[in-house]
Amino acid sequence: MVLAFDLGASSGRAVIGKLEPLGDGEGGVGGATAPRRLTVEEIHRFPNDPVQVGQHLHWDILRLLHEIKQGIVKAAHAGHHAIESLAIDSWAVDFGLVDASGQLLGNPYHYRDHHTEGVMEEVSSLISREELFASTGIQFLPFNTIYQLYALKKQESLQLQQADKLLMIPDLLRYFLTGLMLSEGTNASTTQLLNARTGKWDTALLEQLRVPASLLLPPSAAGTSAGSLSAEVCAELGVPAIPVIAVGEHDTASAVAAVPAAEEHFAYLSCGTWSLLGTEVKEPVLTKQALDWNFTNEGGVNGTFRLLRNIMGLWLVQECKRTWDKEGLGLTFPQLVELAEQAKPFAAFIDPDDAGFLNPVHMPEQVQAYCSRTGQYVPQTPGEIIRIVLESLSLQYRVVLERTESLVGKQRFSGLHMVGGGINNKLLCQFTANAIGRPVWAGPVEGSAIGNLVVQYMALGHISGIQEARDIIRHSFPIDTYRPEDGQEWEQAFVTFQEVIQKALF
Ligand SMILES: C[C@H](O)[C@H](O)[C@@H](O)C(=O)CO
Repeated sequence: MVLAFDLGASSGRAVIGKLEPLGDGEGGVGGATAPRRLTVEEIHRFPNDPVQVGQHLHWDILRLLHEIKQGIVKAAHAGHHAIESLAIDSWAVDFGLVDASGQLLGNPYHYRDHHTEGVMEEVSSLISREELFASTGIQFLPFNTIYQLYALKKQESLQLQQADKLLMIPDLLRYFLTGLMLSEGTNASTTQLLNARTGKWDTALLEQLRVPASLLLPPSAAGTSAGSLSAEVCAELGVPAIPVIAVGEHDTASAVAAVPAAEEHFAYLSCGTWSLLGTEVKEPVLTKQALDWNFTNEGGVNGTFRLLRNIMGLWLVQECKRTWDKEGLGLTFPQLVELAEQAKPFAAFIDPDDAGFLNPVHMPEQVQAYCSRTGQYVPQTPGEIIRIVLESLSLQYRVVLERTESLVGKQRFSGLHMVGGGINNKLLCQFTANAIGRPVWAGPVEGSAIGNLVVQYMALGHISGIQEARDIIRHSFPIDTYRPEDGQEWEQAFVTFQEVIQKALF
């Protein structure tokens, strides 16, 4: 039995995984060993609410540590077998700074905080986008670690001056549990400071930014053993020294590990607060086209690369709901989806990746403003707004899927695997199949947590490799298939969608 902590942008969970032999006659998978399935049990769920301090947005990192400890206690005392190992995965790019005595110097910034505004452009005047992409292969997003660090540099941040080491969120929480500092590679790749070909920090780049390379620990591969719970933590929680593994700690890396693909050439969409759509490749794609389309080559498990693009995702819906809740509307997500289903199709379109949607004050008004400035019908009701968001998201998925295909230059993907909490939104899954004109295979829901679990089992030697892991997942969790409908309407919608985006750009 192993224990996974998956920290998402809105909530965290502790999940216990068990590999069980399958009874006679049950399909299942098993190389040398008897057929098995993976069962999961969520034993602790907790909110992950960022905290506003004055002008700035921070993660409540000590609260997250407290919740992780609650999860360990619950797992240890839940009368299960001994916990063989545990691991943590979380969102990317954010970090904590610790001083030479190992003390955390302050609460990490939230990547949606405004302190990085304008910094990406400033860094591009120092280092060209071409140069930076040729080295790191990472997409240009204003909150990438490189821009957060440069913003601190510009502010002459005391924290940065006193810092001895930079630890990404899972690195930091793992350090609090084990007392051991280790930098995990998949998350390190999201900093836009790591050379994609060598897998080493780009020291020349750090010098240009006047950021000391000594801040960064050499990255370790996903699956590396990372010590065990420290004596202090064991004493505090009354638990044994459970081994800790550095899995694919970037939650998207774990989600991609959990994609139940039977074939080597597959396309995935990890669907949660963010939508991450792409494929898995052996070598980074550092072409001018990949740069122009702002694709990224984030590190994957097993030395692979995740060639993907960030799409704004269900953050758009989450923020509409948060705003309407504040205004007392109190509609649940299922109610919002139902209203969207009843709304008029293709009333208007938005570019979900327009910068205005990253962290607006009032998301519904931001959607209305986009429709108004592009001369389209301006939605009035929550149903109309959410429908426009979901239709536009799924059409953007088509754009990114076709660009992924063109970048890898292999045969057409036969369909799209969707994983993550977003697949609970069945309307979005169906819209996505309609928009791409191919089947969508939706499942598992807990993509990141399950990817975390199987990489632990691979590190423990219980699963022989990623393909066996994916086969076990395919036989252990429900996968719903959505077949494309209304092909002509969606084809026409795709044309209009692209026209709207072009118009908005100029
Ligand atoms: C910034 C986002 O967190 C990141 O790009 C995304 O991949 C992620 O981590 C989603 O949870």
